[in-house]
Amino acid sequence: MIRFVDVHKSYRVNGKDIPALEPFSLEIADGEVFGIIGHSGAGKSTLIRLINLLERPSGGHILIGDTDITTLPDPALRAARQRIGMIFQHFNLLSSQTVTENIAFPMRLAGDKDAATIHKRVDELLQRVGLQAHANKYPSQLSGGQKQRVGIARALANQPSILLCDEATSALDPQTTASVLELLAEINRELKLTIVLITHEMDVVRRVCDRVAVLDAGRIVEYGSVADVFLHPQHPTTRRFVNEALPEEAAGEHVPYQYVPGRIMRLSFRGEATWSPTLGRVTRETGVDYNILAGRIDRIKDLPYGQLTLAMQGENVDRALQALRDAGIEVEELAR
Ligand SMILES: Nc1ncnc2c1ncn2[C@@H]1O[C@H](COP(=O)(O)OP(=O)(O)OP(=O)(O)O)[C@@H](O)[C@H]1O
Repeated sequence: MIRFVDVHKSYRVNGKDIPALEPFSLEIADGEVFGIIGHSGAGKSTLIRLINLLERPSGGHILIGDTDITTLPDPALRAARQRIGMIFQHFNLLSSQTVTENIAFPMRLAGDKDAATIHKRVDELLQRVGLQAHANKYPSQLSGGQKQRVGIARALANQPSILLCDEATSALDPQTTASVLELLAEINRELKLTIVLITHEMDVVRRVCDRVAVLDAGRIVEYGSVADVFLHPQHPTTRRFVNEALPEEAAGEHVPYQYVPGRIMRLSFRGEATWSPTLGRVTRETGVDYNILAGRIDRIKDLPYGQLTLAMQGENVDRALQALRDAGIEVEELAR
């Protein structure tokens, strides 16, 4: 578990302390993929860099397991850092070293001297990230996606228990982003390590994260399971992020609700409920008419979900809504 307890962070600029993170407490569970989303300057990089103390907090404590890393003496901190891998938006590879040398670098830094051990480990890592054929190339001979795979292999070299991802897919095209996110999900599943990633894209959060915190101007304004935050965003910043991740028609933002007859409802289906014909059954049984105004079916990580915006009319709308709730469908009234 990573625990932030009453942590805050200011930067000293021209003799003045400028707050970057207001006091916050947060727990990240072992083995989860935790997303931190926010606009530029919100404090994401500061927050993620507190976890390996690349930035020191101005106050509060950061615990990894039972160890308060803010009080560790230097040698112990160096050892703790080796258990935390990090990948970066611009990959930060050594351009004069081959893929193999880049991946071996942290092992040598940690004091591994046995060439056979290093060779074996590099081979395993190349296989894990799918770069066996590129072992002797230099970073300039690789695509962005391949460079990030080298970054991931290098971050895993010392068998960390935590992987920090600083905007790891922001420099990549959508297809490459998808494949790198799939690799991160696989690493999380198979190696059971905790992943903390920062991003400004809700779609990245939706695809791989279990939980998410939304940062706005140095404050955590919302956090929870990705399904809850994505399907029922509360804070205006979160709503903007969610809507940016959706095609306009799916968000239903374009519908002039005041001109549509009936009660405007948003239904959210999660998991199995996504595939069952409950809406048809309930409206038939209650004699309620409905008109679909917007809708989508997708996945939040491994969870299928659907969201429909409907105009519902008829005497028994309340009864129909209750029957939908009884069937496990979440119902919100947007306008009437
Ligand atoms: N080394 C520093 N010295 C002074 N101010 C800093 C420093 N690093 C960050 N800041 C300030 O702290 C605030 C948060 O910055 P941070 O880089 O954590 O945000 P971010 O959400 O990661 O932004 P981006 O997405 O643009 O990287 C900003 O106002 C930034 O200007």
